[in-house]
Amino acid sequence: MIGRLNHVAIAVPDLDAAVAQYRDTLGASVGAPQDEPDHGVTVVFIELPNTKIELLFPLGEDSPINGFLAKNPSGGIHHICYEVDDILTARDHLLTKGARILGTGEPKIGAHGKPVLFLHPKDFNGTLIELEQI
Ligand SMILES: CC[C@@H](C(=O)O)C(=O)SCCNC(=O)CCNC(=O)[C@H](O)C(C)(C)COP(=O)(O)OP(=O)(O)OC[C@H]1O[C@@H](n2cnc3c(N)ncnc32)[C@H](O)[C@@H]1OP(=O)(O)O
Ligand SMILES: [Co+2]
Repeated sequence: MIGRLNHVAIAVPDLDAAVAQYRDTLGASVGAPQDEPDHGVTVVFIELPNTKIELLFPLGEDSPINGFLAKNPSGGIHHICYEVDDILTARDHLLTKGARILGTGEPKIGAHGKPVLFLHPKDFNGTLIELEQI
């Protein structure tokens, strides 16, 4: 059901410092910051030859990454995103397998303008999974 790895997201405590590090130290192709108020984050995408890195920084007091950064003040890998062809079929299959879909259970539009859903990390080996319909 899952396809390509779309991105690996890293929550960071200092977005400007992380951008400078990926651009100047690692020599990566770094995009512009994008506010995503529906998701409570500001994101910066880094294009790699085979996938993307999504730098995540909290946007607002209710950001879903505030708790993660409180527990991991230096930042850390926050989620991985797999592509799926049909997100509603994927969701319904996962529900039959007992997986928990986070939030309302309905897809939201993600940073690439495509529907996304999140799966509870406790159901997937301690890893928060995002599904993105391609
Ligand atoms: C920009 C849009 C989009 C895109 O297009 O790419 C994005 O990527 S948006 C990214 C941010 N959005 C989300 O993360 C939405 C989904 N997340 C959530 O609903 C919550 O963050 C959460 C996963 C339910 C966690 O909520 P929180 O309140 O922070 O923590 P809890 O106390 O409820 O956590 C329970 C349990 O899970 C552990 N945990 C939390 N976050 C992670 C994580 N990222 N990876 C692994 N494990 C995680 C947490 O430590 C708790 O464990 P215990 O302490 O053992 O109970
Ligand atoms: Co993401």
